[in-house]
Amino acid sequence: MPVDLSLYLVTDSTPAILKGRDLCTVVESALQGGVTVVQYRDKTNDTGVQVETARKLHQVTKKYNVPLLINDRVDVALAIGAEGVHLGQDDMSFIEAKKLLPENAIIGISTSSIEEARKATADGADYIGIGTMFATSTKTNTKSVIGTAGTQVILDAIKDSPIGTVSIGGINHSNVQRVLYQSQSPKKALDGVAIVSAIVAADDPKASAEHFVELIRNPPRFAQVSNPPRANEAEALLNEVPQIIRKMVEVHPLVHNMINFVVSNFVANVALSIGASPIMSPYGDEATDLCKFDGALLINMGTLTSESVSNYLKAITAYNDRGNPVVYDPVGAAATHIRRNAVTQLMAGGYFDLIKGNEGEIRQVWGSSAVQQRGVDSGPSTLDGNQKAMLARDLARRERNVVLLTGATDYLSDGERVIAVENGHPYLGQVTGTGCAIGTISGCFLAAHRSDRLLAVLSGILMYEIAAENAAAKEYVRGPGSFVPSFVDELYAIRTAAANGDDSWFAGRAKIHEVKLDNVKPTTSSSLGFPASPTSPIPVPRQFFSSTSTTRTFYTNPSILTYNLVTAAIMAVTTRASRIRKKPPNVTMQVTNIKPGNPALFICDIQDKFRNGIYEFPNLVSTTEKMLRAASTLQIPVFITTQNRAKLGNTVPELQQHLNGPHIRADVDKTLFSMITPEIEKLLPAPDSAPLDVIIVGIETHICVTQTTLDLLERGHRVYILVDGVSSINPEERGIALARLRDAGAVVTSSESVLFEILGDAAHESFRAVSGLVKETKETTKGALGVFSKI
Ligand SMILES: Cc1ncc(COP(=O)(O)OP(=O)(O)O)c(N)n1
Ligand SMILES: Cc1ncsc1CCOP(=O)(O)O
Repeated sequence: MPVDLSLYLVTDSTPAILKGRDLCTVVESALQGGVTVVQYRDKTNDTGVQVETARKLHQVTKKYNVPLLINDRVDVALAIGAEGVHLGQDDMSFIEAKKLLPENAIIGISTSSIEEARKATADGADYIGIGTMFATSTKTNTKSVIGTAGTQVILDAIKDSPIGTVSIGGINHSNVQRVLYQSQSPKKALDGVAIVSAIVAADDPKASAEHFVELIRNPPRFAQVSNPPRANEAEALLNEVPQIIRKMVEVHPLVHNMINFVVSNFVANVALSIGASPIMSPYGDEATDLCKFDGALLINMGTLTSESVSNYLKAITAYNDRGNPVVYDPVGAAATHIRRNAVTQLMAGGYFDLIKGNEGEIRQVWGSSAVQQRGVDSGPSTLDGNQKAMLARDLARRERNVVLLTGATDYLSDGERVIAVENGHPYLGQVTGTGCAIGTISGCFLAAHRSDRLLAVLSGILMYEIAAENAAAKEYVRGPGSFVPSFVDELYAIRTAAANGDDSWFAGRAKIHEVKLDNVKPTTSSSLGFPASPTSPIPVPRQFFSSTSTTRTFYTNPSILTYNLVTAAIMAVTTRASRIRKKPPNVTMQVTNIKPGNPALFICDIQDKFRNGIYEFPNLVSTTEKMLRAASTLQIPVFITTQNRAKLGNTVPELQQHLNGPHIRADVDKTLFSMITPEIEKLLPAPDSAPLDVIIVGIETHICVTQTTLDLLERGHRVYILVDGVSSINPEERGIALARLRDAGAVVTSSESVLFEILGDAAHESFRAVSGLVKETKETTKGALGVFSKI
């Protein structure tokens, strides 16, 4: 039976999402807003209640002539005569369900890999749910988060089948258009999106559904069609470059730089000299106003801090919503866990018109998706020219944007055309900021000329690199020091010439050629000498620098990156050292934002046998109880351990009543001191996924809590230790352990502080419930802080 999958509602009966409202009322409101399919998904109620609720829902969906599908339960679907079922990989098989259900029943199957999608297609499923698109707190036990890149690969693998496709996981109003746009493979697109919380938890489900319908009907404002290569593409482009430069000078675009502090001043001067208007603002909230100037945004993560990613995401959303260009320079993308995670979060969080980086950075960006097939996902440390060209092209194709891979030769591609640029001068490689400035310059040109992004970026690179050649040729330039002022002067000279309509500076200067890849077999991991691994997460190269030959110019020079990172490292060490020396009271140097999507609560060994030995045990238990109650309200995943339960007893009875529900992910007995046992490790997000914000309470601070924290930090997760929720037999151990863990990168904070950080906003749907809990427990909180805050 053909189904309209465009706006697929999946229900949820958990209190955090339903918020005390009647499910049928919520679903009816969503149907009025334009939902086209409803899936009844109930993980909490017993069979009897499920049958009764499904029957009521069916009355509602029939009124709107919309099919009702039942999640997991073929028996419930049969009992009420629903139009079909949705089955996961661990549920009844398609073949068995087909035997039991009526001939025309709709059967959908969850898939997260090419194999699963191909099997569901071959079996004859009506549609597949592809996911998980983005990490979501609605379902945390997902197999893998595959993003738009992974979805595109799956769509491509089943391109010849008419099977319906719908994406699920973390889809909301601000990303739905991007999901549909960037997931599209050349021959198959998604038929729709499946939504839980953005509709069911919305205050007005009808308005939410209407908004989705509107967004789904229209492409995102940043959508563009890549131009197919012309007969003599390089020459055709060159003919247009001078007029594009003139246009940029006339438009005088604003370029909003979220850039590393090492190069900020130089880059601002470069932008001024070419006739643009730079603003340096790392503050994400400011972007809502700044984007109204219709300039470009540059994200350069050279000196990343704990606050950077959330600020970048706010700014990217503002610019994406307005359709204004965003440039991403993933500086040092592969260097550390933190940077690799930042790449994953940013790639999942927004659209970039241009991604610009050296070979190592671009390879890391390529490898940031969980499911891959074509292109360079692993391989030797240095790619040859064709491989680089192909990497740039394949990433641009996948992301539907423009990619600039910098190196001895720059490769620029929009997924169709690939242009190699060989201008520039070795001095560029000797001056910090010259690589970063290319991102800013590109932003200026993208803001001024939107209809052909490749041409815009090419014009910027040529202006920049020819100015460098002119500057280096001056007889008074003796090295990088005297080169810098001369370079800024030459950029200004070209800008002045362009403003006066004088293009003579450009005649015969550009060294570019088109790279034709038609006859070269598409690069795959195996063609690079590595086994193809289309379904499992691909190991991404850890190398940081492009190791291209140094015989000619580096524009994104390894030494610049080294300098930036070394500087950042020195700054970090200096900051930390001075903090240890001065230790200002009540000042936390490390500022970290907990994202409501990622918190997890770890309860470490709060067992009966410790009751009499542990310092201030009752206060520890009261903090833990408060956190468990909040976790239930906010549906935060909870992981519990006990140490040698047979000998030391179970988790204390006071907490037992809070240890039920779908958010309780593990309750593991262990002998290891760390909570990161093999069982718990398996439940943690994959290394390439967004890290957890782990909140730890329990005992003993200096043993199990310490080892758990260090293990989590090592795996790239963020850790928040609640000062009012951890204790040891000897109280003095607490202070020593907490100081050590703070230095290791954990955040030492309090229960109340962390709860309000999770909420973030008094408008949060659970604000009233959580603030009510905080009020109710204010005396015990005071008691716990009274004894525990002196560390
Ligand atoms: C449309 C759609 N796609 C995927 C899912 C996930 O199903 P499953 O993997 O079985 O997980 P649960 O829903 O059972 O938690 C879905 N429900 N709907
Ligand atoms: C059921 C399911 N399967 C994969 S993610 C998911 C939940 C999606 O929920 P939301 O739309 O609230 O992110």
